[in-house]
Amino acid sequence: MQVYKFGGASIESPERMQALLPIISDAKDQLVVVVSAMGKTTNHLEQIVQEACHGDKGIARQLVEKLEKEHLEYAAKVLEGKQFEALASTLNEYFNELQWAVDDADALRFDYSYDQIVCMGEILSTRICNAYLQSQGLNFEWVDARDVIRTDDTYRDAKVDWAYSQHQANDVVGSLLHAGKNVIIQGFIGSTPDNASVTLGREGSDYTAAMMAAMLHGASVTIWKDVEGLKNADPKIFADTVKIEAITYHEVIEMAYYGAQVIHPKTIKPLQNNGIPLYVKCFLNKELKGTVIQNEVSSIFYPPLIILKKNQILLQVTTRDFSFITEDNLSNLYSIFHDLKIKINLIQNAAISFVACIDNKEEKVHKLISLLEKDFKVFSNEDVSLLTIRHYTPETLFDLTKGRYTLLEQKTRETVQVVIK
Ligand SMILES: Nc1ncnc2c1ncn2[C@@H]1O[C@H](COP(=O)(O)OP(=O)(O)O)[C@@H](O)[C@H]1O
Ligand SMILES: N[C@@H](CC(=O)OP(=O)(O)O)C(=O)O
Repeated sequence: MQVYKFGGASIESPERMQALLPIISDAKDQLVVVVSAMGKTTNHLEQIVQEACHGDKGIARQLVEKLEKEHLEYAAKVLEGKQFEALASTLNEYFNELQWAVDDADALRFDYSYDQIVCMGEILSTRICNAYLQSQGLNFEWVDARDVIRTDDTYRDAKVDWAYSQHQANDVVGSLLHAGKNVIIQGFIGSTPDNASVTLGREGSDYTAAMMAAMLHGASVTIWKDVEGLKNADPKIFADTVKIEAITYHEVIEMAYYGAQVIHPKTIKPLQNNGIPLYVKCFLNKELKGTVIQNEVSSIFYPPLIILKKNQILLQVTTRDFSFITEDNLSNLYSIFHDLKIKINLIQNAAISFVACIDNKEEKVHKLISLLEKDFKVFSNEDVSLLTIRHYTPETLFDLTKGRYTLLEQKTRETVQVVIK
């Protein structure tokens, strides 16, 4: 069995979904196909959550109607007649559920409400994709990921109960594979022991693909993208990027952790732990060779790998009483970040101050600063970016920071990180 993962871009239009047919039908093995929401649907659902919780429920309901119209128009382009009618009636039930989730949404339990609404993007896209593949004579069965991926109730960033999910994967998906079927399942979503829907964190469908392969002993995972493979930098931001033929899990987990928005950071561990290769290939031209990510690669010469993480904030935290930033203060500081679930992207400490670069998520940063200010003086620098270069050369560092103001720089033998404005 192989796992194929199709992201939002690969199904953003009916034409794109239809163009996946040869990719899927030419697969050599049985498939578990993991699919994300269509195009920018997740962002649209996020707007609905905002309106439902903090704005106007009437507007939220209108946005749901707009989304329903768009999904039905999409479905009408890939299916016709009775097949379309059957699908339209299934979609209609989900849109009713979505309207109930909007009615039920509440600012006091925002994260819970978010997940009940946002999970629908993947349910809808997989229903359409499954109906389309079946209409083309492919032997596919639709599975609800909420019957497979069991998590805790950390809404919007749910932690997977691996043992339970493994059991469910074998029971639900494994038995279908055993019966000779291919399976289509949603990325990014799961459910709690109380059967509430959860999401695994934005862009989490790659992680679902890795889990499916690990739990079902897949031979490989292929993530189909709009790029020819993994490149040394985001081609949408940097000119003259180069494609990488083969790269280790270690390099990619570092790239993803530093913020490369091409593979979700949680994807690598289940694959590395089970020795499952990850391919990044182009859905626009399946003949292109793409990139393989695995334990070892024959040529270990990498170009500089460049990752630019925008919308960062640099916080300088200083003790009020001139006490050193040693064990007690560090432990206090780390526990504040831990309690708010804030990941620090870069850290540096001096005698009486501690500097941290974090994602500038307004609500969390606000809470963080007010907690820190109880014991420390806090100075912040907004609108900064974190540039990471692995396998850097002095020339690349110079070129990429030319004309920018550097607020902080850290170097190891392999990696340089700079906070720039
Ligand atoms: N190092 C990189 N190599 C290739 N693509 C990258 C890299 N970093 C960022 N990207 C971006 O990732 C995009 C594809 O990912 P994404 O849009 O998230 O796809 P999907 O949502 O369909 O999975 C590319 O168009 C490219 O701009
Ligand atoms: N639809 C979700 C999950 C996901 O992984 O999407 P994509 O594969 O399009 O990045 C999101 O946009 O966050």
